[in-house]
Amino acid sequence: MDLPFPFINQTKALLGDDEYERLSASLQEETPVSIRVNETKPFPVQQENHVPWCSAGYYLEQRPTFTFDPLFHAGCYYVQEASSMFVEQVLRNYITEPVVALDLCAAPGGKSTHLRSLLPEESFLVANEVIRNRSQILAENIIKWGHPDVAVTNNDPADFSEKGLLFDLILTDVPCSGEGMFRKDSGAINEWSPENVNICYQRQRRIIADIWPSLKTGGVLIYSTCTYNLSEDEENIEWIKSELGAESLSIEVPSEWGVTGNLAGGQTPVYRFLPHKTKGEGFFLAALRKTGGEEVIPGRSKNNKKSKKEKLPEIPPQAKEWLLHPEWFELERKGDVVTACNITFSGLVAQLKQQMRVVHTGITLGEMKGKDLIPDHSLAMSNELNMDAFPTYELTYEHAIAYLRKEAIVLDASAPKGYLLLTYKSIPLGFVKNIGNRANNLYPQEWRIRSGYLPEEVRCL
Ligand SMILES: C[S@@+](CC[C@H](N)C(=O)[O-])C[C@H]1O[C@@H](n2cnc3c(N)ncnc32)[C@H](O)[C@@H]1O
Repeated sequence: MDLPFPFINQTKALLGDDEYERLSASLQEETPVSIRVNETKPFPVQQENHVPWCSAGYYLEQRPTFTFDPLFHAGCYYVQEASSMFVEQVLRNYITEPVVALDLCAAPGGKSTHLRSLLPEESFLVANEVIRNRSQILAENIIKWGHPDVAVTNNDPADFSEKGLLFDLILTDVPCSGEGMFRKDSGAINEWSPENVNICYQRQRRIIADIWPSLKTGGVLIYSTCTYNLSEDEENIEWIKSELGAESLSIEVPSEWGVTGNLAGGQTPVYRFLPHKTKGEGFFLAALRKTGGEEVIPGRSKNNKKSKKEKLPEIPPQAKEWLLHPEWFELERKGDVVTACNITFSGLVAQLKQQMRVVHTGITLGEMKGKDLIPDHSLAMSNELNMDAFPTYELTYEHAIAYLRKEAIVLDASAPKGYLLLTYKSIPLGFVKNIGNRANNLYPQEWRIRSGYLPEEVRCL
């Protein structure tokens, strides 16, 4: 691996020559593979080799062929680099009451799905991604994860304070120069330059300054990067503390985790993962509590009440029966699409829908076609799906892959006609409409497995 000279010099100055050599040697080793399981979709798999700082994180011996594992598509687990699972420690220590949280730089969704698993009950998560096509991937991963109390937005950081949105917790996993990704992604080496480090640290400050008014005073900011240098890490944390007004939050870390502290010589607690000391890629995190600076005045959604004369479009009564807790949800029909939103958060969701670019929120229950409501894939993936509302049909591995490729599949003659929920290892995979001689595949076209090839050896979890 040929690393740029300015990077070598900079990192030797940071770590010392000996430690730099150990870091450099570790970059020649294989990248560890790790997953985080979705504890709301339990599946039978032996889990050993725990990631020490993450209760649902596991190292795998071999890289499974994820694309050809139906349980991956069902949202049973997320393939996530182990070091970045350290976010969990901030939540366990500092977020114990219900919160409204924002993951500002969220795509593809590793930390958002993790946050969603960890937030106290009755919390809401806004997962935002500024780049439009990446926000679609984020929505796909959020939908597969199955928690209904999430909105996926596609906004610029400054939009949140402009619209008067306030959060108790903000995670900023900011775009960075990616020094910690050199082993995993050789493209990161080619993109690295001292000039890019400069551009990155300034962009990171702009992002934090833009979102700062949207953090409540007393609220928690988690700042993370996957890079080692001081400008994007410690120096930015000191800048946030002195310029914006924040105090550091410390996390107790057992020494055997091999986490490295502040390399700038200061007292501010920060947590750095170096691949020669921890089993994972390079990662940096600091947690702060807001003590000063501007706070927006919460905005309200404009009058959202429907006028009395307006006839509300009809929603078929069975739609509510598709949910496990229909009493928790408000149903809405917009055009032909019927969605469900947790009543507790309907004010916030209405405000988001009016003022932000919402890509997805709550549960999409289905789409009306004439008088028929066609169940949506978001419902199949949801933890709120009432499985008793649909006949289920268990697929073989080959059928599951054919379904995920969006091929037409033929079910047993005994399978009931109409909408069926397909399962694999008892986990919902999606819907079909069985018309007898074949079943119409309702899997989302844009999510289908595109590769026509099936590897000779398929390794599933
Ligand atoms: C490190 S990645 C996020 C990874 C994600 N948190 C996860 O765990 O899966 C940084 C994200 O910030 C987004 N981004 C790029 N420029 C940005 C900007 N100016 N403001 C906010 N986000 C930006 C990128 O598109 C990218 O998705």
